[in-house]
Amino acid sequence: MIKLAKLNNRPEIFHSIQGEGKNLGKPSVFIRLSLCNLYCKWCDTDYTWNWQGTPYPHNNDAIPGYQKFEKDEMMAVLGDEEIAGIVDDYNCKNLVITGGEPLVQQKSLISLLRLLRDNERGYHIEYETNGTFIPLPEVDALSHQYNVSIKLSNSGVSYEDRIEPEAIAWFAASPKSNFKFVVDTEQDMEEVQAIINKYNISNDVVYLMPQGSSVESLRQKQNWIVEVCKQYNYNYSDRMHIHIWGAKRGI
Ligand SMILES: Nc1nc2[nH]cc(C(=O)O)c2c(=O)[nH]1
Ligand code: SF4
Ligand SMILES: [Mg+2]
Repeated sequence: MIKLAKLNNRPEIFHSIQGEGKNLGKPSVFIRLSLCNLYCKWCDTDYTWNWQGTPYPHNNDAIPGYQKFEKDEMMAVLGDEEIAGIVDDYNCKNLVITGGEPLVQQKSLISLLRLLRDNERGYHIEYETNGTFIPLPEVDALSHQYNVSIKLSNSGVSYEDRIEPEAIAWFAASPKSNFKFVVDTEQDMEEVQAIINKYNISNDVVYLMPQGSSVESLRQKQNWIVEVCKQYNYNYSDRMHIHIWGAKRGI
């Protein structure tokens, strides 16, 4: 059984275009899992982890009436066949498994991945991951692409929690990985470059993406980020779904 985020009383599985990173613009079905091991203060899917009774501060705390989430209300628990059935109803072969942090539940994902990779189905499987868990061999064997977003200090997460050297080294050595850094200010580049250098990550698999959940906040940062991308041959990633639909869920 797998824990998914719940949207309008249904599991959050939706058909959209990949709005970020290497496959930006590609029609994709998103499977949003619940639970995360981190607690980024600007996380736009805080309903997957910011449970009542936990101490983590979040930018949304400033919104009048914002309350942490009731775990049971925000989670849908589904079996593999149910999930595969929903995914099959879309005419789309690219699957993005996201969250939360999808690899929190990686052991439970193995049987679902086997179903999805069945010859008849033949899905292409990519993950949005925070890079703190090494994929199990069974998971890796059934997966095509890791969009690894190692968190920087701008997330508010402690260094010990967000940086797992063995996991980063594993992803850096995998040809399936690309690295998407969420950047706020030019000061963030020191941390990005320290990670890239330490783990020998090639610039052409690096994506810099502005932090923000509104068109204005993305636009504010795009100019300096593009200049840094030109200077170092990193890739620029926008958040295309925000430009198209705004800060909504299930898009
Ligand atoms: N369209 C669209 N693209 C995305 N790329 C990564 C997403 C995520 O939330 O992980 C996401 C998302 O939520 N929507
Ligand atoms: S790692 Fe991702 S899902 Fe987890 S808190 Fe940070 S932004 Fe949110
Ligand atoms: Mg998102």
